[in-house]
Amino acid sequence: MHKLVLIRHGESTWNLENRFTGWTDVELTPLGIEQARQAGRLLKAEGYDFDVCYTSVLQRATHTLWHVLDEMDRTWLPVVNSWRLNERHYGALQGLNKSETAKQYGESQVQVWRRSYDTPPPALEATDPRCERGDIRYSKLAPDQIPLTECLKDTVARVMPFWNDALAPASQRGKRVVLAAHGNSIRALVKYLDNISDNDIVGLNIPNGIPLVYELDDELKPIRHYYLGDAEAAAKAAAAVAAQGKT
Ligand SMILES: O=C(O)[C@@H](CO)OP(=O)(O)O
Repeated sequence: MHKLVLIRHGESTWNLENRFTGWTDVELTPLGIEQARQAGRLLKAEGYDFDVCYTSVLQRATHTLWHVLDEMDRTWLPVVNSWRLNERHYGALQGLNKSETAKQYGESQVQVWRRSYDTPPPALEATDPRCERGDIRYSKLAPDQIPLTECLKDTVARVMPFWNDALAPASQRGKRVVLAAHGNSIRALVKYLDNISDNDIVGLNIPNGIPLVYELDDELKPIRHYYLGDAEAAAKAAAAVAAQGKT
């Protein structure tokens, strides 16, 4: 049996301000740091340990991983950063307040932009100062690999090569894997792992900073999954994420 631990980053400054974030590289808040440290304490107390760690190239996820590892006395573990684990790109919505956007366009439109499987938000212009194409961390990518917007289907398409090339082989070799990423890149992985339909994935929300444990069989098929710690608190936190697009 293999165990895979997925952690969405702790609260970010734009989570606190209820802004669409996507590839914008915002920091953790003090609460976000505490959530990450609490996740590390919980993992340690429950006897978890890891061999290899994966995260995105965005600091809210990277710092979450660092705080987790610091609490576990494991800051020396190898860490692989990949843009493929970045948050879903939110296009021209990046930076806008979610509830103001719902007031302007309606809650159902915002729900489509936030959660539909195959309808992306309006795209950024490549000339928009928010566009990440000039960012040095993506300099090895072809311009069209750097999205101007993404629906979850697009995120699945860029996360899956990372599952196939890195995460799955590491797990299969018996490595204990922890991954710190983002609400929608984790939704993409969970959709694949649990074979969730395009319709049902709309209802799945991932809370900040709570370790989500997948137990996998030898073929890496899920046996079961659960949030570590207080299950009711995790469900409440997921419901609060769902409600962020209300007016
Ligand atoms: O803004 C974002 O990038 C994501 C995660 O914070 O938000 P949502 O839950 O609306 O997809």
